[in-house]
This record gives sequence, C-alpha cells and structure tokens, in this order.
Amino acid sequence: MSKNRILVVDDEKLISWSLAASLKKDGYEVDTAASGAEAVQKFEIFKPDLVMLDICLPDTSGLELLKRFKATNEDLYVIMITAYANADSAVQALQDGAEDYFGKPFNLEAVKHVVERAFEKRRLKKEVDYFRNELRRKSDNEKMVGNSPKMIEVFKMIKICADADAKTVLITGESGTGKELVAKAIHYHSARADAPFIEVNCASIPENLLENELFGHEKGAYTDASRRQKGVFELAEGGSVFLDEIGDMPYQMQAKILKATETKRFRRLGGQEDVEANVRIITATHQDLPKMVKEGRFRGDLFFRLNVMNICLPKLRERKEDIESLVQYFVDALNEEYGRSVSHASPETLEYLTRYDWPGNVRELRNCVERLMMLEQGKVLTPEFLSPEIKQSKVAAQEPDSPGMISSDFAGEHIVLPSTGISLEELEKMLIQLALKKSGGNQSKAAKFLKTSRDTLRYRMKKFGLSESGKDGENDGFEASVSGSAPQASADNLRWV
Ligand SMILES: Nc1ncnc2c1ncn2[C@@H]1O[C@H](COP(=O)(O)OP(=O)(O)OP(=O)(O)O)[C@@H](O)[C@H]1O
Repeated sequence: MSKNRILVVDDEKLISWSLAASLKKDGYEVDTAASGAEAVQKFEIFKPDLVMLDICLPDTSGLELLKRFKATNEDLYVIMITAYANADSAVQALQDGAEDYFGKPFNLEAVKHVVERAFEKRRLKKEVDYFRNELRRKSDNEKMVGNSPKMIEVFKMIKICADADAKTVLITGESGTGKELVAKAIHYHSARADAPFIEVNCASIPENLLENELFGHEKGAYTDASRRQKGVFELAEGGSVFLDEIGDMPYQMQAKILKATETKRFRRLGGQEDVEANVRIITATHQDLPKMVKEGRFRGDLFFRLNVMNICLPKLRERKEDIESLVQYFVDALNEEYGRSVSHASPETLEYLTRYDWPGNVRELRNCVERLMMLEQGKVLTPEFLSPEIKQSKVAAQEPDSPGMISSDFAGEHIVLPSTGISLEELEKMLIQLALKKSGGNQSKAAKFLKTSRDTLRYRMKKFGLSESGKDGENDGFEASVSGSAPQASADNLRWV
C-alpha cells in the first residue's frame, strides 16, 4: 500500500526538520519546503495528501497558499502551523478550509495525533463516499422495467415527484408491485440523491420502539438511555425517509408523523424542544387506506396529507405486456449474479408466464425466473420446471379445445366453462359481472353491452344479489370480480383466464 504523503512548509529549518523526522518515523512519506514558491513547486511534483503550512512565510502568506492549494484539490487536508499570537489567522484559516492548526512551540506527540485524526477523517470520508456511490450504483442497477401505458404513467409521476421535491409521497399497490423501487427511484433521481435514503418498515418494529427509531431520544429519556441518540429523521437530514407499510403504523404514532410532515419539526423522546426535519417522507402500503380511515384505523388527516402525491402501482396481471421484458431483465440480472449464460425464455414458456395471474406480482415473477435458472441446464428456459399452478393456467386456457369444453372470448376476457356443466343462471350472473367490470360499474353502459335495458339489468342484478353500490352478496363479491383479479368468478366452477 502506498504511504500517505505530507508536505511540511515552514521557513524555520529546525521545525520542518523535526516534524519531518517524527512523521517519517510514523510511516509517512514527507517532503519539506522553506518558502511559498518552493511549496508551490513541490506541491505540483510531490502531490501531497496533507500539507502542514506555516501561516507566516518569507515570500507569501500561508493563508494565500491555503486558498491556492484547496482550489487545486478540494479534498486536500491542510493543517496550519501558527504562533500563538496569530490566533485570528488560525480562525481565518479554518474558515478557508484548513482542517486543523497547532501553535508553536509544539509537542511532537500532540502533532502526531492531529495528523492521525486528519487521515482517519479522510479515510472515513472516502468510506462514506464509497458506500454512497455503491448505493447509488445499486439503485441505478435496480432498473424499473415496463413499457405498458400504466408503467409509463408511473415513470412520469416518479419524475414529477423527484423534480418538484415533493415533501410527502404515498405509494400504493399490491405486494410485490415495486413500491420500494419507486421510493428509491424518487430519491435517487432528485436533488436529495447525495443525502441518505433510510427505510423503516413500520410493520416490523414493535410499537414501543418505533418512536425511538424514528425520532431518537435524549440522554436519560428512559433507564438505558445513557446518551442522546439520533433517530431516522435526523440521520436522513437532507434526504428521504421511506416509511414502508405505513398502514401498520400505530394510531398514536400517526399523530406524530402528521406533525412532522406538517411542521417539518419533531421532538426526540424525552426532549423539551423541537428539532427541525429537512427530509422528504415517502410512504408505501398495500392496504386500503381510505377503508382504514372509514373504519377508524388510520387517521384521515394523515391520509389526506400523505395522499397529496399518490403513485398507484398497477398489478402485474393488468400489464401483462410487460412480462416478456421483465423476464429478459431478470434473466440478464441473474446471469450476472450466478455467472450463468442463459439467453432467454422459450416462446412456450413465455406463453405460460403470460397466462398466469401473478398474485405475488413482479416479486413472484422474479422468483419464478430464478427457480427456472437454477433448475434449467441449457441456455433457454423451457417450461419443464414451471410450477404446477403456472402450468395449470395454460391448461385451463387450452382445455376448451378438448371434447366437451366450451371456451370463448367475451368482453376481452377469456372464459372457460367446465366439462361438468354450468347452470344458465350462473353463466348469466357471470356475464353481468363481466359487463359491469368492463363498464367500470356504469349500469347504462353495461346494459347496452348486454343488449338489454337498464331496468332489466338492475332487476337481474338484484336477483343475483349484485348490489347497486358495486357490491353483491356476502362473499361472492362483485368487488372481487370487477377487480379482474379473481380467477374463480362468482360461480366456483367457472374460470376467467
Ligand atoms: N418494474 C420493475 N422492474 C424490475 N423489477 C421490479 C419491478 N417492480 C418490482 N420489481 C422487483 O420485484 C421485487 C419486489 O419489488 P418491491 O420490493 O419494490 O415491491 P413492494 O411493492 O415494495 O412489495 P411489498 O409491498 O411486499 O414490500 C424486487 O425484487 C424488485 O426489484
């Protein structure tokens, strides 16, 4: 490993000689200069990591040299050497970017500590820069894939939130749709990218520890609080706090989060004064917050505050056109991770993957590709190792071709009727549900689609227990059907694919 280089600039020969000898003994590479002109020359050639600079030089002021050196290399550490009478200049030097100073006459042991401290600080700074760049690189690598119109809308919203420095953002969507990726994308594409992004999963931290985690505590706030400790809101200063699973935030804590979002201030546990919070708060949940508000489980005021900017992530089954590019993206990423050289998924495999409904969304798709890559020996992913559920989804679509089955496309949905038969009433109910789904619940449009009158439709909806509000009987719900997510529709023996 190369040695750290130190340039000692002092016109008093005895001082520079004793400093150089002591620093060399400590393992540094040292050079000396007795004037400003010589220092400038040596600075160019020797390229020091640290300069020890006397404030009073025969041909120039150490303060001038300090500015010149720092302008050339802003990461350079400079320690000023000053006579005690020159304390004002030392203060000026610190303001101009010097790291530290010591006075003459000096104790070599004390100087040694000043130098060690400077290099330790430099090492830590490098380490922090390294990890920050790593994180950034990681976030850049974690691309968000998708060309569907729904994902393009999501990308537009990410850009708007990042560019406008939105102070609160709510990300909603089913589990595995990419909420965490969106939160990172907002942070790393905004002016806050160089400050920390800190994630807290509200569901995984016990209620009694959450406040401490978020806001920190003062010394003596509780029995074990032997010193003041910063919480996430302070540690993320200038950056973003990502509160995942905000729906699981305890009700009491919600009021504190509301205060922090509204006033940009919070209080440490056991603290008497508010602390300023310069952070963007990104929240995410897979839960239905408006419903939770109605049920009194989530504060309405906090919901409205968070919901100012809402990014709603589409389910994977609603953007199946993205599946092929996602699969290729995961194949490439996993090739790199496992040192494999799989080229792609076969058309038949892709057909299976496109038929399946992906209740676990993109996370489930990624896991599926990973499993195929582990089991497949060849360069192309074949359907051989697909799970039974995924294979079943295609069988379901193909079965109608077998004797005794009926298959049809209706209102854009592929309907499969079982070989065991189906009652006319069940079929009628399902068609009404499909028509309502297609019309977004609009009864006039649904009636027109079914070539019947609105009154007839309403009569039949009532007959089948499909309520006007968009909900039908107890469990067999219109809500579930219109979401398009229910492979088993109202009749158990029917399947939509
Ligand atoms: N559009 C996308 N492009 C590429 N990868 C994606 C995309 N969306 C999600 N992923 C991947 O899917 C997995 C799940 O994503 P993520 O953790 O962001 O989902 P989530 O909505 O936060 O899930 P949960 O609610 O369970 O926390 C991750 O591996 C993520 O990298």
